[in-house]
Amino acid sequence: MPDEASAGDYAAMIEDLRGFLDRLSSARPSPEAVRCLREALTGWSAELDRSQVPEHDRVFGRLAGLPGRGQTMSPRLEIVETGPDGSRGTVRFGRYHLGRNGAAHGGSIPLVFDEILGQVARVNGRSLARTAYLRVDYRSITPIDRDLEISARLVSVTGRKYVVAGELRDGPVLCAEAEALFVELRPGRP
Ligand SMILES: CCCCCCCCCC(=O)SCCNC(=O)CCNC(=O)[C@H](O)C(C)(C)COP(=O)(O)OP(=O)(O)OC[C@H]1O[C@@H](n2cnc3c(N)ncnc32)[C@H](O)[C@@H]1OP(=O)(O)O
Repeated sequence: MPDEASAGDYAAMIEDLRGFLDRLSSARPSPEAVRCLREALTGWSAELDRSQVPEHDRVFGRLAGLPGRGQTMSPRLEIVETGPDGSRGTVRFGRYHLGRNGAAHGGSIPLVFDEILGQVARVNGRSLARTAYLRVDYRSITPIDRDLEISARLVSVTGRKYVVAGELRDGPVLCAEAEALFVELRPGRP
């Protein structure tokens, strides 16, 4: 993990990256802008090639306490309350997560449910648990570009099995609900 000072910079860089992806996905850049952008990206890829590390040394997605643990794969999830019975927070689907006609892409919604439901299973589990199934029901379109409420609650624990349910709401409107089974890994399983 980075030291305290660089962790702050890293966190801010992740927020910048989210903002960049939102802007990129809703832009119609000029050919000249595309060429410049490509040049900059190629330069940065070469720079990052020099600091590639094995999985257990990565920083991306491993900064507990930051929205989305400091990764940009899933929409920005901020947990505001967590406990053994469940957790709740806010999530914001950016322009990057747009599907069509103002609605978030259906594939981006399970990403955020897996994250929050998985954290509830993890709080309760003695060791790492993996998602065995994740069912999502889309009840209403999920709007982008505003904070939505998301919650997860532990439904049952049976041996190594944790069933967790979740809801995604835009005020009074239920956008989607989910149910997942997490199975605690047997000792020695990757
Ligand atoms: C701070 C960090 C927070 C991170 C949060 C993010 C969390 C993200 C979690 C993930 O996304 S993990 C990645 C996606 N998931 C996988 O890659 C899992 C792939 N599947 C497996 O590895 C195994 O199938 C699994 C570990 C889920 C289960 O294998 P096991 O050999 O340990 O269990 P087994 O097959 O014996 O099943 C155990 C019980 O679960 C039940 N089960 C397993 N899969 C099921 C299923 N799909 N549906 C219903 N029941 C299922 C199974 O019937 C059985 O029930 P009983 O004990 O009552 O007999």
